[in-house]
Amino acid sequence: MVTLDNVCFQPQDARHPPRQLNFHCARPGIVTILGDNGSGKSTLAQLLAGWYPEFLPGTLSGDATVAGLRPGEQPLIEQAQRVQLVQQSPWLQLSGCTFSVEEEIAFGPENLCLSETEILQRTETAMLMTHCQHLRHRHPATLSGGEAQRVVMASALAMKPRILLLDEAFGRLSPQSTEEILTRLSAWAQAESSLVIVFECDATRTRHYSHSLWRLTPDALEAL
Ligand SMILES: Nc1ncnc2c1ncn2[C@@H]1O[C@H](COP(=O)(O)OP(=O)(O)OP(=O)(O)O)[C@@H](O)[C@H]1O
Repeated sequence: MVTLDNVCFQPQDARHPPRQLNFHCARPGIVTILGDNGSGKSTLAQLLAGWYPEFLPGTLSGDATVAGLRPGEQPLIEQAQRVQLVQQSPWLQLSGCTFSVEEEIAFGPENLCLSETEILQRTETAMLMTHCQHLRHRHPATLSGGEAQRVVMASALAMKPRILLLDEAFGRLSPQSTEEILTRLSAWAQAESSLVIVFECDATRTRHYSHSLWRLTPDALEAL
């Protein structure tokens, strides 16, 4: 599902000397990539999410494949069904054009022109997985940070991505909520043959759920 062979990405605002990344993952489930603050986790997550070069300018070399696509070869909008990224701040990701949580989660599937039944089913399943059912009639702007984080995760899941990237996406959730969601994500990834890549500073919360752990260092991406 994700292959990085000698991949070197230098963003326009590069803060580190170039490094080559090698990473292979074809197995469904959860993988955790660890890294200190400023180590480049978000940049790597955005690269895998297809932001390069439109929203992530820089230079890319080596051989990268993400859900069958090479970064930079297709517009971001066409990758939405394959790869979804949930970022640290949910406020950056709410659409700002819906009036309820339910509408917010259905927004992506509606843009895929799916049938109403399919949209409803995806919305319900995503709400169930992220424990958002009780929020369905709330206006997204009134949500707490943790509630907004769950809604953004639900919106990503409703797109049924092959690869779900979670960039420090549990920061606003309690340890118990984090465990509940990781348990459901793990089962979802197996059932859908999908890959969840979790980017975190430490492995405390995700180690138990991950089939492999990696660390982003100044020189490489190392398997732990
Ligand atoms: N491969 C790279 N080569 C050079 N500079 C990089 C690379 N990746 C990221 N950077 C730069 O390093 C800085 C930090 O990157 P980024 O925000 O991705 O780190 P992070 O690990 O997500 O940090 P935090 O945990 O604090 O959110 C940014 O200015 C980014 O442009």
